[in-house]
Amino acid sequence: MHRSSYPISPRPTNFRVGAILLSRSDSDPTFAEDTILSTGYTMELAGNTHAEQCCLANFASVHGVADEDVGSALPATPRHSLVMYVTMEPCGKRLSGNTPCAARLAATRNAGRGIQKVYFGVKEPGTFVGESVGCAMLSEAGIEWEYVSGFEKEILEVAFAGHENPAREVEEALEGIRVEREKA
Ligand SMILES: Nc1nc(=O)c(N)c(NC[C@H](O)[C@H](O)[C@H](O)COP(=O)(O)O)[nH]1
Ligand SMILES: [Zn+2]
Repeated sequence: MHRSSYPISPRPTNFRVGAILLSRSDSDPTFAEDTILSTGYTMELAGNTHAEQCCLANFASVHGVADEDVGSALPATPRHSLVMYVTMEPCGKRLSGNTPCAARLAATRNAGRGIQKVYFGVKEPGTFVGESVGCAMLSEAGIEWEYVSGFEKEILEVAFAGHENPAREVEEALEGIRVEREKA
């Protein structure tokens, strides 16, 4: 029951992001036993959709539940965790006013079930909403998060692809990351 997905060119009003949802054994240090549960990318599904939103919506539609009930369809396998990797920090606010992804991820948490950890490769640049609050929202929902460094340039080149001057925005964002690092 996959909803129609259609290739759409990148736009200047959001970022191009990718997400993947895994079930991970708690006793597998090499992550070799990871099971892919779903994937999603910005604008994959009709409407003004985000990568994490599509990843969850794809899982919901394959399991025949409404998007908002995806938490009930997620597996609760003993000694396994549900982990999402997203190229960019899940949004905590969206200029469109649509439900932010951090809120969607938080909504999967119920009685100890749901998504336990999110990894991402860049914090959200300040382009649209300034200081990002996605991580704070994840922490508040009891979802761990971790920044995986080293892929910033590749991630930002994809994220800014539909913008007016992607090269300049990538450079500015990388400079911002360098400044933050020096401050730390
Ligand atoms: N993590 C993440 N995944 C995405 O797929 C995506 N597009 C964004 N983008 C965050 C950015 O803050 C919003 O795209 C703007 O705030 C505009 O909001 P809309 O996207 O129009 O709701 N962030
Ligand atoms: Zn989002």
